[in-house]
Amino acid sequence: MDNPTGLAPATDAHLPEGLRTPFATTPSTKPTKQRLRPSAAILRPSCASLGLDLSDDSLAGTPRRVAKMYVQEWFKGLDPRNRPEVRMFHNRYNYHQLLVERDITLFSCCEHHFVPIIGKAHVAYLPSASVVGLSKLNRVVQYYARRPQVQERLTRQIAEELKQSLGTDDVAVLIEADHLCVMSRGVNDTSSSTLTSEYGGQFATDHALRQEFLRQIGK
Ligand SMILES: Nc1nc2c(ncn2[C@@H]2O[C@H](COP(=O)(O)OP(=O)(O)OP(=O)(O)O)[C@@H](O)[C@H]2O)c(=O)[nH]1
Ligand SMILES: [Zn+2]
Repeated sequence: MDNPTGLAPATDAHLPEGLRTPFATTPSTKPTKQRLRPSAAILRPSCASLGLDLSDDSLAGTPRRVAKMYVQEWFKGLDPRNRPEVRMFHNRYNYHQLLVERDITLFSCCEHHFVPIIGKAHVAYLPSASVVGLSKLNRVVQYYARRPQVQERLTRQIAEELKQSLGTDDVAVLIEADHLCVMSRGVNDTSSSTLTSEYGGQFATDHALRQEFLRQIGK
């Protein structure tokens, strides 16, 4: 469908089409207060249809609280203005071995059920002329996690962003996560978890390098 003002070009234009989060509208530039109003307005009848009394002092603020949580926290990665700037430093110390940042806290949200995905991301790369500021790896993970997601897309979006920002294909991403939609409803399985990975450049071709990455993250 023709979508000349679609959010995707603004938000995920740097990603290959299949990796873009499916957007239908442009990101709102209105102040947060005004952006909360329509979301809260939708949540109010949903609560009411469950038979809840929205005049109760505990429940009265719930639609607005949930709207605020979506816009300002859970889905802040839908706003391209929150895309982190990945700062690089000259690799004057000539560090060219594997760099692994493991156990990065990951909070995301299942796009099928709007319940949390909770887990850890492990990322690695082989530095060349530049090295990345470590916290930027966490920020990239957070930016893509804070959207409605499926784990496969999340994994590949992070890998693609790192490849572009770090200027190398030698990037590995592994995510292990628990899906509340599997744990708390449906099949109600609290013991299974989901692992996804993406290996670029030398990680795709060099078995020993991949094994070293897996060893360093305890796999
Ligand atoms: N591939 C993939 N599937 C996911 C992810 N998160 C949730 N799902 C699955 O998405 C599917 C949605 O299937 P549906 O049959 O439409 O939904 P449902 O009736 O609620 O499915 P059940 O969970 O089996 O009750 C479910 O099988 C979920 O487990 C994810 O990150 N990746
Ligand atoms: Zn789900």
